[in-house]
Amino acid sequence: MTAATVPAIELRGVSRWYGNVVAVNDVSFEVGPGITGLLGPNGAGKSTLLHMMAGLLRPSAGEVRILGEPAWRNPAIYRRVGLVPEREAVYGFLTGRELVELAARLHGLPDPAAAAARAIDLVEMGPHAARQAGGYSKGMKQRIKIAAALVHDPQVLVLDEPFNGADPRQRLHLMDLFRRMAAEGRTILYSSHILEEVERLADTVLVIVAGRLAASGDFRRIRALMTDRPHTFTVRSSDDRALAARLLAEPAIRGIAFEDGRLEVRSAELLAAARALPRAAREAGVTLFEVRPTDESLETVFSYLVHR
Ligand SMILES: Nc1ncnc2c1ncn2[C@@H]1O[C@H](COP(=O)(O)OP(=O)(O)OP(=O)(O)O)[C@@H](O)[C@H]1O
Repeated sequence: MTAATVPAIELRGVSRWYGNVVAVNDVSFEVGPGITGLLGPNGAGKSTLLHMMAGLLRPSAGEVRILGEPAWRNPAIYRRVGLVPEREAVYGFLTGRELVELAARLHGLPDPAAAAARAIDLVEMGPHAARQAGGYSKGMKQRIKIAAALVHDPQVLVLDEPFNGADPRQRLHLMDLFRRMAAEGRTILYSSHILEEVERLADTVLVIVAGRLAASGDFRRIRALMTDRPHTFTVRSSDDRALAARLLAEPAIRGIAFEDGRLEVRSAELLAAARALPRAAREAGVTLFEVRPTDESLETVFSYLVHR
């Protein structure tokens, strides 16, 4: 295999258990350069997967390879991969620059100050680098953690829930940063439990549910799998019965029920229902007050992918 054909990240039959808990169950996939989203509900096994990729956690079975080499107990790989952990691994009493320099020293880099300056520039934290990290905003802490993970110029960057706690402006800034890093040819894999965060950024997506790979590939295809499925909505309107009568004529509507005095509408798929509901309301002369998905917990959506 030539260097060009070796996947940046490769998992083969990887499982990881903690005592009786199976956190990751026989997962195989390959990830190449660009931005990939690792999507899954809380507790799905995302952090466990990312820690195995960074060589910090040993797979109980199977193998994790980074740039063609085993990730576990392989110092050569630690130099080529960077992990941005989810928790706040930031000493508040150190300045941003000191934190990044500390990471540079841990990597044994010949010129820690120069490496830190370069990484800090990349995340545009230069103007704040002399301040104590304890006073940083969430987004700034996130950026300084990314700088620390980038200080040794790794080819592969894995980030655990990088958008958690960031406000919309900080999110845009981080997304911009990831795009620039991907444009430099890096492989970026980030986890999220929020569909929209993955939709806006990732070219490719891996969906993990209860430790298993539920779907992978092009985001649009997976989004369609997630949305083109039966949906139930709870509706409140100025006249639920008149609306229900009109909805019966809509082909996309599969079922109507009155549960606890509320109108429940079942549709063949999300988009069709999104169009049918306002149309029926208009035609019936009814005002819609609220349309709420009844079964829209992320777990429900993700489980659909697994049990389909
Ligand atoms: N050190 C541990 N000891 C025991 N069980 C663990 C440990 N770490 C994780 N788990 C369990 O493994 C499963 C997967 O956890 P993991 O943190 O990898 O999921 P996650 O998708 O990252 O979730 P979250 O988004 O909530 O962080 C969960 O059931 C979790 O409780």
